[in-house]
Amino acid sequence: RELKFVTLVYRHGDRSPIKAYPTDPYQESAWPQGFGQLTQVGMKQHFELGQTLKRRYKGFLNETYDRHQIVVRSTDCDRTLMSAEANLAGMYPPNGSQVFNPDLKWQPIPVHTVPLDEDRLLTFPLPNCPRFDVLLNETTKTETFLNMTNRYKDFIEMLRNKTGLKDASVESVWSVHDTLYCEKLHNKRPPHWVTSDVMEKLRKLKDFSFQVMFGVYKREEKSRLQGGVLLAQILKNITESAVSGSKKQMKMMMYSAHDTTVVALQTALNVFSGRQPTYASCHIFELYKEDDGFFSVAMFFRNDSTKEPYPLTLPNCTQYCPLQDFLRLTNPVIPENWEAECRV
Ligand SMILES: CCCNC(=O)[C@H](O)[C@@H](O)C(=O)O
Repeated sequence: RELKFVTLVYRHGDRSPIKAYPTDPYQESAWPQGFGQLTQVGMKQHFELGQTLKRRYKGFLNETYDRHQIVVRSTDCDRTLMSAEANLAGMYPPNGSQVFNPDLKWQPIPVHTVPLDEDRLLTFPLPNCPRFDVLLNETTKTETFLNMTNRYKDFIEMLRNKTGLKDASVESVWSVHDTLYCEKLHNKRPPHWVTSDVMEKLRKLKDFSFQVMFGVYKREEKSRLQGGVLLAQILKNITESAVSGSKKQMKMMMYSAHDTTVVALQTALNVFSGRQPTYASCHIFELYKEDDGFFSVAMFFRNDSTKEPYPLTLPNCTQYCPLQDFLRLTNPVIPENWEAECRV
């Protein structure tokens, strides 16, 4: 089999918290660049991912940057734009004729984007979809959701009390975990009430909020309105690559995005682990031309920089899934008319 086309969807690197809870001793001024910003840890994570991708695709991609081979698109967020830049710095250090400044082992590579409020491809959950809001509301009435709310009722009450958050709920608890997780990673001592047991409960609730956002209840219909929109674009690029015979064709499409992007996509593919994707985790689609001339799609997920990306298999298919089967099996989550399907 011969590799023909690669699509990458990754989460940005380590960042400062998106916000602080009211009683948090660390407010925005505690962070060098303020809230929601890529840290130097995050820059290094993506630089390393870029170097790993360079090695993985040695012989497929040119050693030197070729604008015909790779296109990069990011959400319009500092942390995702900067993650893509750090990633590309690891992937394409200039050599020879591409060096424009002998004192600088870096060259500019374009990262495309669209304004956040116009982004209908990478920013999840996609907004302005009333039917999705109905499905989310119905989800909160399911036994699974009510059981979780019940089981953690007292815990959430404690959180409300300690954090000063008026609206602490199963949906909002991800934010408290996120803030405490970022502070811990950056050696900021947590308040006494933040025990490892509290962190573990917060993590479970945070992961649950990702699961219910795109799945748990009516996964397929939610995915048609969410992750299936991105999957449709990815499969369009893959199919175009399969049918085009041109040599000058694009070889890699790189998307720089968020945890919710990866979760929405993987839930649509029904391969989501249920755990929040780690910083700089990367979902990989590889299109191969088989010896018999037909095409297959293989998927991998890298969410641990100390290990090789592990294979993800589309349910009811094989690791190297024939393209026609991949399209047939994913068709139920591909919207025919997103606006119409969003209408209530
Ligand atoms: C409301 C804040 C939403 N969170 C984000 O944008 C983060 O980038 C989050 O998606 C992440 O991947 O950390």
